[in-house]
Amino acid sequence: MSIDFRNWSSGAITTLEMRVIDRNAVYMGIDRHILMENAGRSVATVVLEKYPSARRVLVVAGLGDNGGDGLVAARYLHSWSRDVKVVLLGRISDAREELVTDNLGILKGINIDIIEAPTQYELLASQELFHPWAEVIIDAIIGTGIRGILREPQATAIELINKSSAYKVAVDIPSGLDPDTGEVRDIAVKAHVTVTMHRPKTGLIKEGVNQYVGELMVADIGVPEEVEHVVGPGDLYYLNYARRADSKKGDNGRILFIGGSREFTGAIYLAAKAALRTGVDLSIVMAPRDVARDIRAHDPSIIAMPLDGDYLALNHIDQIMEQVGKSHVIAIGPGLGLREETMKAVVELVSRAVGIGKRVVIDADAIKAIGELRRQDLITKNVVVTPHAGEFKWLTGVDVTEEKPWSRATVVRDTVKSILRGGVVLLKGNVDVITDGQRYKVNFTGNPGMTVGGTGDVLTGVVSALMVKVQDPLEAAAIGAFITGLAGDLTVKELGYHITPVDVIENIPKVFRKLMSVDSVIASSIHSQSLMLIG
Ligand SMILES: NC(=O)C1=CN([C@@H]2O[C@H](COP(=O)(O)OP(=O)(O)OC[C@H]3O[C@@H](n4cnc5c(N)ncnc54)[C@H](O)[C@@H]3O)[C@@H](O)[C@H]2O)[C@H](O)CC1
Ligand SMILES: [K+]
Repeated sequence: MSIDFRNWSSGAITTLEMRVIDRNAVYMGIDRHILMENAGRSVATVVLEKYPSARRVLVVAGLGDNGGDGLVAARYLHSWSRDVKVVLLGRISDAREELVTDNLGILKGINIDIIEAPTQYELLASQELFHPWAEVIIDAIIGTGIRGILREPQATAIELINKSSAYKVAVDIPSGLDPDTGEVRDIAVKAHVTVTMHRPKTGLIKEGVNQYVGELMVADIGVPEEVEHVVGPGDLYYLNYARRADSKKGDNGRILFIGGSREFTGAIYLAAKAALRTGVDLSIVMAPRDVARDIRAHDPSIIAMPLDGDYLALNHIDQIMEQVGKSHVIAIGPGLGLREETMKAVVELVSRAVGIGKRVVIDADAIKAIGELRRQDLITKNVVVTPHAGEFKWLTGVDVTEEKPWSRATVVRDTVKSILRGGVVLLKGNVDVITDGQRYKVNFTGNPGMTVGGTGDVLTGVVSALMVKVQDPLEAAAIGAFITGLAGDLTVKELGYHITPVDVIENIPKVFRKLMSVDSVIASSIHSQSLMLIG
């Protein structure tokens, strides 16, 4: 196996997962020109390996990045003394993608024929290049960017490729095949070999696709495995922002926050407020009477419902369960205190909420209750727990002392795997680890200014809000850690180490606006902190 290609047995991913990895690679400082250069070179390497005696190579290139890969391959094969021609399915002036225009510019400067074929007729005028001229044809028409039914001249180009007796190499995906499902709605290139980038795509290993894919080779394009585990702007691709025009109050998120006690009134409020600022319709707090009264007096945007007495107790359960049934997500813990009866009530509430399929976020004193009463079994697939190191020890008995983020992440993953049943743990720290015992992600945003009390409650609110719209609880927790850390970074940038959790909450909308406006993520190494991203 040459260094460029990977032995792979499984690990196939969807194109969405690939887009997330792609964007986070840029976030970690890997420029997309590097990825395309490596992709194209890998394709050229396969041509030489599979057909070393070939002299005449035809590259059929679309105007997207798949075409860009083909243009890079053309350049390398030209440098390796092959006679290369490029049929471009469009005009050079139509190219929009920066990576494509850059590579077209290079080819225009060297001695390579580029035949512009924006229409079926201009394409047919060059059909003898497909046969009998070409000994090898590189299919760089369409890759993961296929949308809808095949248009011209791509459809005719695919037909000409399939009619040719040349050796066919598909770039990333045989054009015309659905990269996620393996479906061929119209026609697709029947390649001898497919060189796919970074990881196999799910559509390439489906039953019956072999006639199109041929031999599958996975090219290493320079994306280290850590990129799959870092939380970055790419993870926001899992967040569905869309709101239906006919939405009514509550449709876009109704979260129930259970917390507070005679001693602690602020924590549960901060969590509820942070959820509103993250973007839900209703944050409802159920708390002991005085806490509810204070929240109502302080902030009318939060609905605060009183519970008799000064602490959460078992006799509150039926009243709370009425609200649980109406809520998308239940968040429990901040400020509850550790009285015996409160802990029993926590366990009972979590058990019932999980029992009726609700998504639950467990934080702070509720974590201690779960640990103290040995009910880790409640942390199942719809549950996210957000401990700091001390609470993690309550929950698992393990003291995570490993400092280096990547080895710490695998220690935490393995600990969670051995103790919990599929729930998600977000272990807060200067570097957060998010894991379900199988997968893990590492979040680098945030800064020492966030040691101020209350930022953990903010995180609980942000994660709870994201649990409404992000389908995968692990990604909801990961994005929550990322956003909360970015909001903290922005706030420290504005105020220095003088921040309060309310300042962080008020900056959450700015972080979302910034992330949504950053078209091509500014490549910023993790170590130059995420402030670059805020810009
Ligand atoms: N990290 C990576 O995965 C990298 C992947 N690379 C390559 O980039 C492509 C994806 O590029 P993208 O620009 O998103 O789209 P495509 O080029 O695949 O397709 C768009 C191209 O195709 C035309 N098109 C789309 N649908 C149709 C249709 N139904 N009929 C006709 N034509 C269609 C569209 O007009 C565009 O011209 C990926 O596959 C990799 O090859 C990069 O190399 C970098 C890293
Ligand atoms: K292709």
